[in-house]
Amino acid sequence: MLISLHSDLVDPNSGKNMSKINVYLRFRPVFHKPDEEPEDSCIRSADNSTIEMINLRNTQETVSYKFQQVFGENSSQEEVFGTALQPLLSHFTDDVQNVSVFAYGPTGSGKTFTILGSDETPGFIPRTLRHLFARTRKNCSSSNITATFSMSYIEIYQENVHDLLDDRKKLFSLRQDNCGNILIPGITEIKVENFNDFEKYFVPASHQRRMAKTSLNERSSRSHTILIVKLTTQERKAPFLRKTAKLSIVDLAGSEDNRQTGNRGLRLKESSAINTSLHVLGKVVVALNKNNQHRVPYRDSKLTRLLQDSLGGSSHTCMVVNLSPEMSSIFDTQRALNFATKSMTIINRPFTRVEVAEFTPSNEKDETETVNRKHKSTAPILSPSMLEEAKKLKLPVERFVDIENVKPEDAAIKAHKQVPQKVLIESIRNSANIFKGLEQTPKKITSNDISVNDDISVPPKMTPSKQSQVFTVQHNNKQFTFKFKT
Ligand SMILES: Nc1ncnc2c1ncn2[C@@H]1O[C@H](COP(=O)(O)OP(=O)(O)OP(=O)(O)O)[C@@H](O)[C@H]1O
Repeated sequence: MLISLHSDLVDPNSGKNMSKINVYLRFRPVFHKPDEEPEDSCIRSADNSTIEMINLRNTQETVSYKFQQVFGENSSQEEVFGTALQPLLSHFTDDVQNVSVFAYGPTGSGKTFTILGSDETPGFIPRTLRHLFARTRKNCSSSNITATFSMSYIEIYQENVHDLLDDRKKLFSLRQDNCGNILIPGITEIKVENFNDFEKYFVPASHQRRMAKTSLNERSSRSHTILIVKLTTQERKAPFLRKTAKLSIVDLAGSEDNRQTGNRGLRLKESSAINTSLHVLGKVVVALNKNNQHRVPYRDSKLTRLLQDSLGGSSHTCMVVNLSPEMSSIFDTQRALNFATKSMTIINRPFTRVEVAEFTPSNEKDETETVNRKHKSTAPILSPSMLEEAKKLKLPVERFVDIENVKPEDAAIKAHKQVPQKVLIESIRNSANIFKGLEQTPKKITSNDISVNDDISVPPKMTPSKQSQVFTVQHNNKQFTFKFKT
C-alpha cells in the first residue's frame, strides 16, 4: 500500500511529486609519473557550477557545461559528501523515501575514491552510515517510532549478480513485485544496529569485490557494486504505520577505451561486459531524456534493471560524474559530460511506502500479548479505527478487508504460548459476536502455532469490544489482552 508524502516538485498534470536527478561533477588532480612532465588539463572549473572543456573541433576555444556544482581537484571528501549526498539523506531518514547515489565516469577518474575512499579519506559509504545511525537515533529518541536498518551488498560481474555478503558464489536472478520494486530473491540481508556492526560485515565483503590492475588504474573495479541499506520504521502507537525505504550507493565500473588500456584475455572480457552495460545505461538515460517512458530499455542489462528505481523511478537520486582531467582523456571526458547533461533532465517520482503493521502489543510492559491473525487472502485486515485512519491518509483502503466481514474459519490464530490453545479457541467461539454478520458460532479455528495445555483452571471470559477489536482472556488468574490487526 503506497502513499505519496513528500517531494521537491509537483507535476501540474498528475499532481504527483517529482524530483530531478542532481548531477555533480568532480575531477581529480592530474596524475603523472615521477620521471614524466604532467600532461595539460582539458578541463577547468569556471565557477562553482560551471566547467569548461577544450573544444574538440577547435582547441583554441572552450565549451561550458553547467551542473549542480563542480568539485575541483582540491575538493575534500567531506565537502563532496556534505554538498551532494548529505542533504538528500533526510529524505531517507525522515521521509522514509528511497534515495540513490551513484558515481559515474571513465576508468581511473575517482569513482571508488568518492564512494568508498580510504581510512584516511573516507568516502560516501562510511560517512553515510555514520550519519544514518546518528540521525535516526536522534529522531527515534524523541518519538514513538522504532527504526531498523539492514544491509545487502552486491556486485554485477560480467552480467551476473553476486552476493558480497555470502562467499558461496551463488548467482541471483532479478524479480519485480507488483509495486514495481526490483527484488533479488535470496540475497543476504543483514540487520545492522550501529556503525561497528556495519563495518564488521562491510569491510570483509568489500575485499571480495573484483579489482585488478590495468594500464590506467592500479586497482580498477572489474564489476559494478551496489550497497543497499533498507530502513524500516514502525510506529509503536496507533495507527501503527510501518514505512520502508532503501538507500542504494552505487560504484559503477568505469568505461574503458581498450585502445588505451591494451586489455587482453579476461580483462578484455570484463571490459566488454562493463562497456556493454554502460552503453545500455546511456540508452536508458537517452530514452528518459526524451520522455520516452514506455521504451526505456531497463531490461537490456542487469545494471539498468537494478537502477530502474534510481533513474526515472521512485528515488531521490544524485549522481557524481568523475572526470580524469588529462588531455589524453578528452574523449572520455566529452562522453561523460554528455551523459551527465542528459541525466540532469530525468525526473523521478519519490513516495513513501506505508503499510499498516499486522498486530501490535498495546503495552509491551504488561502481560498483554498479541494475537497474530492471518487471513487467507493477501489483504490485510483493518479494524474500523484503522480504516478511518487509512481513509484520512488516503490509503487505498479497498485493499483491506473490514474485520467485521472476516470469516472466523479463515482466521489462523497465533498466540503466546502462555495461553493454552483450548482457552483461546473457546474464547474465540464465545466471541462470535465479534464477527458481526455471522450466523453461527465458528466451528473451526486453525491454530498451528499454539501448544496445547489442558490445564484450564479458570474458565475463559470474553470481553469483545467492537470499537477496538480488543478482547481479553482470563487464564490462571492472569488477564491477557489480544488485539486484532490494527
Ligand atoms: N579527488 C582525488 N584526489 C586524490 N586522488 C584521487 C582522487 N580521485 C581519485 N584519486 C586516485 O586516483 C586513482 C584512481 O581512482 P579510483 O580507483 O577511485 O578510480 P575509478 O574511477 O574507481 O576507476 P575504475 O573505474 O578503474 O575502478 C586512485 O589511486 C585514487 O586514490
